[in-house]
Amino acid sequence: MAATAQNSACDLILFGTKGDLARRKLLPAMYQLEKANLFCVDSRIIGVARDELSTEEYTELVLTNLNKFLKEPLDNEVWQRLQKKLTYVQLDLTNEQDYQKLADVTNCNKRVPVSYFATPPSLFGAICKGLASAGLATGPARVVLEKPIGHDLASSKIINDQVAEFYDESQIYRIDHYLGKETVLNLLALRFANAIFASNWDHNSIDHVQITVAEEVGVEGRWSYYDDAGQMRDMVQNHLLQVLTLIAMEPPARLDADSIRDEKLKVLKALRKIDLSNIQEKTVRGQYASGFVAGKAAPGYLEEDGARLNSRTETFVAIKVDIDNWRWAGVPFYLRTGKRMASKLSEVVISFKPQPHNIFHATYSHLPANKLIIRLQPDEGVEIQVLNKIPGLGETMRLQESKLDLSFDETFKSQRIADAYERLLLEAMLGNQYLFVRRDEVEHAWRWIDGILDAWKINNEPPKSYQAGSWGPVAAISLLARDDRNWEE
Ligand SMILES: NC(=O)C1=CN([C@@H]2O[C@H](COP(=O)(O)OP(=O)(O)OC[C@H]3O[C@@H](n4cnc5c(N)ncnc54)[C@H](OP(=O)(O)O)[C@@H]3O)[C@@H](O)[C@H]2O)C=CC1
Ligand SMILES: O=C1O[C@H](COP(=O)(O)O)[C@@H](O)[C@H](O)[C@H]1O
Repeated sequence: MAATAQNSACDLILFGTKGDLARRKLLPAMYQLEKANLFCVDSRIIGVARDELSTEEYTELVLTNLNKFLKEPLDNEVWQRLQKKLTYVQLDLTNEQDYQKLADVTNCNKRVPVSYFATPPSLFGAICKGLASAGLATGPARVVLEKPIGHDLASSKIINDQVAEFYDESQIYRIDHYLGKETVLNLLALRFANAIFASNWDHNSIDHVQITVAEEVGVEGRWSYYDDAGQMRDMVQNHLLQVLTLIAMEPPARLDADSIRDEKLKVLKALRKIDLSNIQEKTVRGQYASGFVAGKAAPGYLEEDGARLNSRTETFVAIKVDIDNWRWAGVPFYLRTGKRMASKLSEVVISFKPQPHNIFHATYSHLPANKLIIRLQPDEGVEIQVLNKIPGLGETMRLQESKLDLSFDETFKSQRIADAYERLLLEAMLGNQYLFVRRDEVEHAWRWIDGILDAWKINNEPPKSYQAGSWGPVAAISLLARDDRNWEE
């Protein structure tokens, strides 16, 4: 989507501006938007937290955080422009009267209020109420909600209802930062701009799909949040299911928010239920023990800072997902995600079916399948594995598996790959909802996830242990081995 500095001016109100997400991701994203001249000159950034700070002190704090978290040296000229946009407001989010302070520093006639909730979701209702009381919920006003929306279907409904009391769905932007990733967006381009894939994208051509989101990091000081959530709520309910829907959905009629979200929703509705009857066969949950990640000793989950003894929270999940519709009948989608795994790697592997007849049987009893590998991060790119003849004379035709490899780094050398939060902040300020998740998507995802969480609870089995720095518990290998398949390593 083309964007310019003439985008409509916004009062970007950043709740939780001193928190981890704001410091590590949101402030650097704002800096990059300023650098790219994508932040309208008349826009303002209003940082909100509980501490008494002057705008000067807040500005110093932002500078300190940018110096710490930017992945490049700070450009002073960009900083001078950005700092002019900053204002700080001290506010207790649970005190409705306090929100009047926001009415004093915003200007709805000149700028669209865009409120970003980088706070615990339990505060979303109170923030909406406060914003409405300050007159910041009407007209084009927007709210951007961080994930997770709730802990299960029931609690997500409560939060969504609280927000809906003050904001229409067209004003609500639910973040799933995976939708802002360049390579995740590229799934749309790959699938719908290339006839070669469009006509081979179903059970006739595809054998199975693997989605891996492996992280090297552990809980990163977020123990209390994470222990309550676990990898299922933290990663599968949102990021992995969103990637799955983009791979599995029918072609949307248009590239607009509701056309895309309607198709994603149909996939979520078609996910085969996992419950007590098939939980053992379809899922694996694990928890990391100590080990070595990238050559460094790593503690086990129960030895992390702030850990609670005997926690059974899962840090690894693998699931065999079936999609009960015409396109995907008989094509399993294998998902796996975990913390403290062997390396940071997010990728989608589409394994195609073998040829129906093998004319090379004299030398090859079995021809390896073609694969389309979409590397989401790091080393973003797309790779196709094909078989080629090895050049040379002789009676037998010798084959070799080779790659058609499109590395984003190589191909788009001069293009910097923007962080997901840069794109999402920009799209929220532009008023484009297509990269944000609609309420019914969130709730259908929870409905399906709740089935698994409930079955795990009733089953009451401890998570399977895996060594930090490995690819997860052995049971995850068995999940595929039972179907005569392997994880792509
Ligand atoms: N951190 C991450 O990597 C990710 C976080 N998220 C989500 O983003 C949100 C924020 O996460 P994170 O930054 O890690 O959390 P933090 O705990 O680091 O920050 C939360 C912020 O909320 C503010 N806050 C809490 N209660 C109040 C209150 N009563 N009044 C005013 N401010 C309050 C805190 O303000 P104060 O500074 O005044 O205490 C704090 O700055 C959560 O929903 C999380 O799930 C999503 C994806 C990744
Ligand atoms: O939302 C979250 O995502 C990160 C992983 O994001 P990535 O962009 O680095 O792949 C995860 O570490 C965190 O626990 C989770 O809350």
